[in-house]
Amino acid sequence: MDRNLGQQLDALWQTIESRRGADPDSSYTASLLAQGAERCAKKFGEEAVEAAIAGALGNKDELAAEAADTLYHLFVLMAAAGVEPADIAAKLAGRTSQSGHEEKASRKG
Ligand SMILES: N=c1c2ncn([C@@H]3O[C@H](COP(=O)(O)OP(=O)(O)OP(=O)(O)O)[C@@H](O)[C@H]3O)c2ncn1[C@@H]1O[C@H](COP(=O)(O)O)[C@@H](O)[C@H]1O
Repeated sequence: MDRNLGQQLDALWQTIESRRGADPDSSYTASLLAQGAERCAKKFGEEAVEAAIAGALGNKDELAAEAADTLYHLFVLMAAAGVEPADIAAKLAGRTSQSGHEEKASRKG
């Protein structure tokens, strides 16, 4: 993992949070947040599908670009829905002691 990616994601989250209540005409983030979580979720879904298609077709450059779009839109959705990066970190931390198969089985109850 590129060490800079964590710092870039942190800065991106701060930027998105700073756009709350900003002018939607000058900030794309503000325009999305003003439209609510449902609109943000739709944009996230679109970008995720575009990333999936790029990955399935083996287009590395396109996948990298769509992954960046997807991460941005995931963060906007999180901001709209009231979920913070720390909430994701807590979920990930809780999974480090078990395999992916075990984690999946534990979700089935
Ligand atoms: N990382 C991003 C980022 N990634 C993607 N996008 C935008 O997400 C949109 C998605 O692409 P689409 O083709 O779906 O766009 P579209 O059809 O114009 O969008 P819709 O009309 O459907 O909403 C594009 O307008 C991209 O510019 C982003 N917009 C902003 N950021 C970051 O957020 C910061 C703040 O941006 P503003 O809020 O605009 O100041 C920027 O400096 C960037 O760091």
